[in-house]
Amino acid sequence: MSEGTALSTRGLIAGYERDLPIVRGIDFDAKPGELVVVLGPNGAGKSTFVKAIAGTVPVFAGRVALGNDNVTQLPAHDKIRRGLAFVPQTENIFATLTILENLELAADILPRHLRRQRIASVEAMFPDLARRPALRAGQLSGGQRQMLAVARALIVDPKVLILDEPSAGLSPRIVGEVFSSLARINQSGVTIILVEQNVKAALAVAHRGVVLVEGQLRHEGPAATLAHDPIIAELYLGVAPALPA
Ligand SMILES: Nc1ncnc2c1ncn2[C@@H]1O[C@H](COP(=O)(O)OP(=O)(O)OP(=O)(O)O)[C@@H](O)[C@H]1O
Repeated sequence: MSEGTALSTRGLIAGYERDLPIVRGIDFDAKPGELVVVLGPNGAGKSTFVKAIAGTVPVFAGRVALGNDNVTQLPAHDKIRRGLAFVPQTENIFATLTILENLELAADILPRHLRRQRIASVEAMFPDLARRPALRAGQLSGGQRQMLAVARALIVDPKVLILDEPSAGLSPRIVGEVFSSLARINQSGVTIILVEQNVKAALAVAHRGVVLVEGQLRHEGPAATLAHDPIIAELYLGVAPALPA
């Protein structure tokens, strides 16, 4: 695939029924170290797009590359082993298990001799979680649960981390905390692809944004530019873009 991309898709067609694809031919690139936000109105296919990349929704045509490797048809767990981590929007932690058990289960995918060390390095990144290893995950607040889900994804030391609406249902202050953590993780070298409805907050931490509409990539640009782009207001608020004077 293209030189210098951490993750790319070409002509990606995916969905739940072969004759009614939801993702309809998406070419997408994330460069190493980038934080890219995937925007678009409800039902645009954002979740389906990232699930197809992660391997939890069938890909009917096109390709997904992790670096230069074609990973299109690999099962989700093989993608994780190769460094493509995914935090789904729901059911991303085990509420009845403790914080430590949640991390241990995520580490099961690694060779045995690496597990302790990876759990320790993730605990070092999330001191709030590390302080209470025996607490049941179900007792955590919404924001802390999201951070546990992110911590679980980071266990494999991924090159690329994909998150599907990590801010869903969180208060604005907690959204700020979650996004600051994502920015820190990104600064440590992890490429991040973030699906978000929380446009303003996401563009504030992203380098670049892409806009999906009806399963196609219709618009993209630097985050700072997109934040003021009338197309965003049009898509989300139904406001017609201002005509040039
Ligand atoms: N499991 C499923 N089976 C069949 N169709 C589905 C399934 N999940 C989603 N869809 C359909 O796929 C389309 C795109 O949904 P998707 O969740 O990917 O969009 P989205 O852009 O993430 O929307 P939202 O912002 O509302 O989460 C919708 O028409 C939805 O009904």
